[in-house]
Amino acid sequence: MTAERRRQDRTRRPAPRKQGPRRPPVHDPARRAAFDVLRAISDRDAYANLVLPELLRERRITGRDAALATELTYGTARAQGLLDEIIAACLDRPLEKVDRAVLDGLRLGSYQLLRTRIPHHAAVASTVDLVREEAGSHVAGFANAVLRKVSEKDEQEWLAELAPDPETDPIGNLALRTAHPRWIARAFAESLGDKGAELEAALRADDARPAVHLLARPGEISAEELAAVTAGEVAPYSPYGVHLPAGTGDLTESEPIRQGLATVQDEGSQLVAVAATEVGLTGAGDSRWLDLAAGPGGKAVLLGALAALSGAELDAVEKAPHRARLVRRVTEGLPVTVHVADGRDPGLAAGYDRVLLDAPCSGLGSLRRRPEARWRKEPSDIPDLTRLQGELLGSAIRLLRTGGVVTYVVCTPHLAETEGVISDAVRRNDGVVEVVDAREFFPGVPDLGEGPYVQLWPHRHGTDAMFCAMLRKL
Ligand SMILES: C[S@@+](CC[C@H](N)C(=O)[O-])C[C@H]1O[C@@H](n2cnc3c(N)ncnc32)[C@H](O)[C@@H]1O
Repeated sequence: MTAERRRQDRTRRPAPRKQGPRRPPVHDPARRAAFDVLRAISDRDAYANLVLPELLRERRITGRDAALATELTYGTARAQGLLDEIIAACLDRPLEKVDRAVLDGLRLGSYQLLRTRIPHHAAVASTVDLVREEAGSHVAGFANAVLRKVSEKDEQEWLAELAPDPETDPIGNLALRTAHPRWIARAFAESLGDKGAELEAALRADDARPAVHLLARPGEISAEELAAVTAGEVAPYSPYGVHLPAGTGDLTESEPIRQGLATVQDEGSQLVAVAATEVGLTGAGDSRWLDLAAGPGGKAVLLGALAALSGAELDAVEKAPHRARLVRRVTEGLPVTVHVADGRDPGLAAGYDRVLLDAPCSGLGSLRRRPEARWRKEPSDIPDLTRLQGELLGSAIRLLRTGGVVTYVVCTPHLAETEGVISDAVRRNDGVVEVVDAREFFPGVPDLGEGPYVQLWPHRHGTDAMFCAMLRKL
């Protein structure tokens, strides 16, 4: 499937199945919606957070049904690997041999049995109905039998049976208990330097539904005013942040967002962008700023608004034309010029005072916001990413003036993408750059470790796991 096709698919609602039995009228809109989104995730690499809200709107599913559909979709997608291990233990054939639609039904049913208070008979009967509608009556008996087996034990009993021994394989044990792929749990452990209580806290925080964070656009509205009109709370660290409770629904229609006063943005993203504008420069000049990987524009909005307040101008570079269009749209009215270009050689004149490189990355730090993502990523994704990150960082350094600072940001704690990329760049640019202790530019943020880099964490800071390093050109 081409990237373009995949992109289009992600924005489309799940297509009705062309063959197979006709669907009877929908009696159970919440479960039907959850099932259809799970089908779109497995069949077409769709994103739950794009497909579900659209589908709820189209089918006019609201209130309790919408809440149930959201809980079932996100919960099932997030726990997929754990659910698959349990389902596999109830089968007399390999999991791969189970029809994909039936497997999605089994996942949805198992999630209800193991992680909700829905009565077992309702979870089993409703799932068997969905599987029958989708795949035919011949598989209803099979689905019923598997779900009955799943229901014989609760989650803890299944984990006691299936999880690796915590003494000999602590990472494997925690990975299964918190429904993470082992390689991701290992990446977290290596970054934290811990395989015990802190790793567990990090994985559990990564498995919980996050609060919604808003950015109060500087110069438009204060965080206090935004908190008052949204009934939210002023964020603990970002001067522009507001927190809304986890599970706050679709915000596109909310007044401050419609009026362009606020955008949805994780507090960690706000902190790194603010830090990039605060880090001390040496030598004269602080008016040319560059965002070298800007799409879809979240940080460019904040940088652009702060540039406007301080008399600076921002160039925003983005390789993908459709993402560059998004940057243009969200930064309208700000002193921002958008360039569709490859950041490795964008054709811009060097001499920037500040560069933010928010590099393409594995995104392991924002898995809690994208429920299906953890089961889709592969360790083999990392080498290509670190190569690109290193090349973009080399370009950022070339584009700086002497005394200027590049702020390197990735939304992942994976050491290859964080400290690995930075130490490689420092080695290649020996005598050209010096590392700045980034912690100083995160005032009031606790638990930042020994520096000089900053790694934010959901369990410590309530933010995505953003990494930030700063290099000054000598
Ligand atoms: C992590 S995202 C940036 C997020 C953005 N800063 C924000 O806050 O909304 C990385 C972006 O880099 C873009 N990108 C990938 N390769 C690039 C390249 N060689 N040059 C410029 N941009 C690139 C991707 O299309 C993506 O939009």
